[in-house]
Amino acid sequence: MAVRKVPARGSVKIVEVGARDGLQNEQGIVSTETKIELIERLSGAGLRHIEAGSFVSPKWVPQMADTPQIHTHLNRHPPTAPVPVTYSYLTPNMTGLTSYLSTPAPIPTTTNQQQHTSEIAIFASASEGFSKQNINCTIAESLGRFRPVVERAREQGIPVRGYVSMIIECPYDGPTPPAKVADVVEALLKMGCYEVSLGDTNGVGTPGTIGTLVNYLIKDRKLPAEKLAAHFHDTYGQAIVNCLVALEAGIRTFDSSVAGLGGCPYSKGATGNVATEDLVYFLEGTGVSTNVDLQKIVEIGDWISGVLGRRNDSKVGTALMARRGAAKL
Ligand SMILES: CC(C)(COP(=O)([O-])OP(=O)([O-])OC[C@H]1O[C@@H](n2cnc3c(N)ncnc32)[C@H](O)[C@@H]1OP(=O)([O-])[O-])[C@@H](O)C(=O)NCCC(=O)NCCSC(=O)C[C@@](C)(O)CC(=O)[O-]
Repeated sequence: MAVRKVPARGSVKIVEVGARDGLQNEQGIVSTETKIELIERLSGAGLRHIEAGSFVSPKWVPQMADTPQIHTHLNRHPPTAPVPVTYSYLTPNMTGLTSYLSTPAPIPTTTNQQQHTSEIAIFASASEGFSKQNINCTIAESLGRFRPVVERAREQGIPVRGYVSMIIECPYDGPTPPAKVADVVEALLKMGCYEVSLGDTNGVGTPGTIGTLVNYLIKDRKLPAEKLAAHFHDTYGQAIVNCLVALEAGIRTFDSSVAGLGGCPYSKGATGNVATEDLVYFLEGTGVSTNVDLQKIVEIGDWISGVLGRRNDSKVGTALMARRGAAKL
């Protein structure tokens, strides 16, 4: 049987979103200490890009209300991680950006601490229905709100990432036309986002639909693959194979969530992102280096699932923990 091989060109970037996309959907409030421990353990496992919270309305997403404290803590306590870390925060408007900017600046690092940086992310939708539900405005209005946020951030030298949600299908509007996704991605890149993450928010995409979309974006609309990221939820169990399709199309940035934590408060039934453990196992097994310590991620996934009292949604995490348990018998 012929073995399918993906050429490992360049390095792969993993954006760990468990502390934001993962925890925003938890029913009970997760303590600030737990969130900080999660973030610090993730950086200790080699993850260099960690989404740490959202400067959004606490009335809309109460779970993220302590983001200012988390941002302050991370600025005051640089990680003793093996690599420099970039923390990112969602900021939907100027209120969010002002709050982000009012956090005390990072303190200088000591010799055993890594220099870290932070950045912001704006989040748009390719469907009007989700835009209304998620950020209470139309797509056009959202782009109008993001423009001054990006301008101000860039004036201050803060990189801005973009998201586009509901790239395949929206629970409110039905299938999303690929041209609509391309229009919003283009608008965000033109505005100044250095990268745009493609959100299959409810995880309905398949290799067929994701493949059609990413090829349309890259080949037909000439959007640069190096400025696109894959943000695939695993609701229908398609996330890993969709990551393979994205990798083959030239995308090199993948968002993932330890233990597959998460969902979206405004997309009923959506489960978490592809689990970081599953993504790392898949990439390394495909010959793509991640520089992430799989064993440590598996332990973190097991730990946070226990703390939250939820099922570990990583297949790799569950398998490796079971193997470890069996070895102890
Ligand atoms: C965008 C808004 C604020 C608009 O909400 P709004 O009600 O239209 O906003 P407003 O400007 O009219 O303000 C209403 C109140 O909110 C306050 N407010 C206003 N802005 C902020 C802010 N930044 N931080 C804190 N407070 C804020 C503001 O001060 C005011 O307070 P009040 O006078 O009533 O006391 C709201 O809809 C919101 O916060 N939505 C949260 C959306 C969210 O976090 N969704 C989950 C993340 S997106 C996602 O998961 C998808 C993604 C990214 O993962 C990709 C994928 O999977 O596809």
